[in-house]
Amino acid sequence: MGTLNLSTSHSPGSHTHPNSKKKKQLHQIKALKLVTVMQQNASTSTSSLRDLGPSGVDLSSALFKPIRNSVPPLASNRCTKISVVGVGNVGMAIAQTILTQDLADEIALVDSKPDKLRGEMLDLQHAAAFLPRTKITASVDYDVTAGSDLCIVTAGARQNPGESRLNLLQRNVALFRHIIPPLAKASPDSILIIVSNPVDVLTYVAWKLSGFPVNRVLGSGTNLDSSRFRFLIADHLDVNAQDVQAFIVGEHGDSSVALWSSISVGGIPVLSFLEKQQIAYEKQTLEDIHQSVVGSAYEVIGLKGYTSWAIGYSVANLARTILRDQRKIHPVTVLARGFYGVDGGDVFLSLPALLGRNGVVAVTNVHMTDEESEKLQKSAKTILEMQSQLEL
Ligand SMILES: NC(=O)C1=CN([C@@H]2O[C@H](COP(=O)(O)OP(=O)(O)OC[C@H]3O[C@@H](n4cnc5c(N)ncnc54)[C@H](O)[C@@H]3O)[C@@H](O)[C@H]2O)C=CC1
Ligand SMILES: CC(=O)C(=O)O
Repeated sequence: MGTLNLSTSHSPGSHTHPNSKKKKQLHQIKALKLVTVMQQNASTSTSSLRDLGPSGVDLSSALFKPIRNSVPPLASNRCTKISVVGVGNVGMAIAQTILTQDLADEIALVDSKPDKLRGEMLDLQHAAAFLPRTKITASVDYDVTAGSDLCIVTAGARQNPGESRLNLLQRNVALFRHIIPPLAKASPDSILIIVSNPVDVLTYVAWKLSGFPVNRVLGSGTNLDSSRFRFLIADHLDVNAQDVQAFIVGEHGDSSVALWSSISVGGIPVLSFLEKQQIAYEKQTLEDIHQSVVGSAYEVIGLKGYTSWAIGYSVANLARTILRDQRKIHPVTVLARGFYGVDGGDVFLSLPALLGRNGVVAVTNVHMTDEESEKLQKSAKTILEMQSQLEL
């Protein structure tokens, strides 16, 4: 087997005959080709100097001299690892946002399509010179995800233009039976974030299939819808969306509920302020804004075929809150039974939840009008009906 030894071929002061130099170059090219083939065959790989010396020379030890008496890192200095299952539009938008925001030391990618998977891994690795150092691995085998702090599941069918998220249920439940058990086995202490649709029912499915405690299984839920809501209100008022506090709760989908009674802009509780000041507002305008939120995904899917960037930022934002123990409040899919009058079964839907390093810490006791809580209970019923079709 050929050995690539750059240090010998470029050693200063070595006088070699032009023919033997040529032979050496040919030898190097052969070795390089061999390395490329080896890398292509490997199911998991990251490129490193060590890989360039397949049968002998460790180039790292030729380039660097270890310091004396060093001790291995403490167990508490371990790296942060995030796994992303599904490297389609959504998985890759999430992975690349996590990468650019420096949220992990290692990102492991899993998909059922090996070529697509390796292509995506290499494409991200090739940006190494412009990004914080992050190890990127990929495999069709869940062993690559072992020891993850956070596992994000985006694998599965997506909506065709005009199709409801709920239509995807049976197809994606079948996939989850193959995805969740090995994922949970490889990282038994991790937190699971479900993104695949219909996200609320699939979060329930993931909870059942993983056997994880309920605080460690959540869905991206209406974190995205609430961002769309905040964007539309901010656009209406010509202010920064980050100054708008507003929640969409319930199903991530058609039966979602806009909590108008609790929105505030720059600390001003908007509706009660208008009422106190006797300033009239059109209820229809509020309804239209909510309908725009509900229609957002349909519109984007109709235009570009899928949604990706906003969900990428939404999930990276959740990853930051959890892994950095930010204890921020996000509207995400959680077990809602017993909150706000939701009953009838173990239904998962979005409520404003306090998130930290242990996952879901608590559900926020936000004010809701009777009308809002009735709509929330109706949304819960829609999801429970879907759940009742499943045998888990
Ligand atoms: N919760 C949310 O807010 C959002 C959810 N979504 C959902 O995310 C999901 C993914 O959407 P896209 O990335 O656009 O779809 P996509 O078709 O681009 O990617 C799906 C990926 O899943 C992979 N996959 C399929 N079966 C698999 C298996 N058994 N194991 C591992 N990987 C498997 C496919 O090979 C593909 O790479 C859909 O269900 C979509 O509805 C999309 C946007 C927002
Ligand atoms: C596809 C989807 O669920 C969304 O963009 O909201």
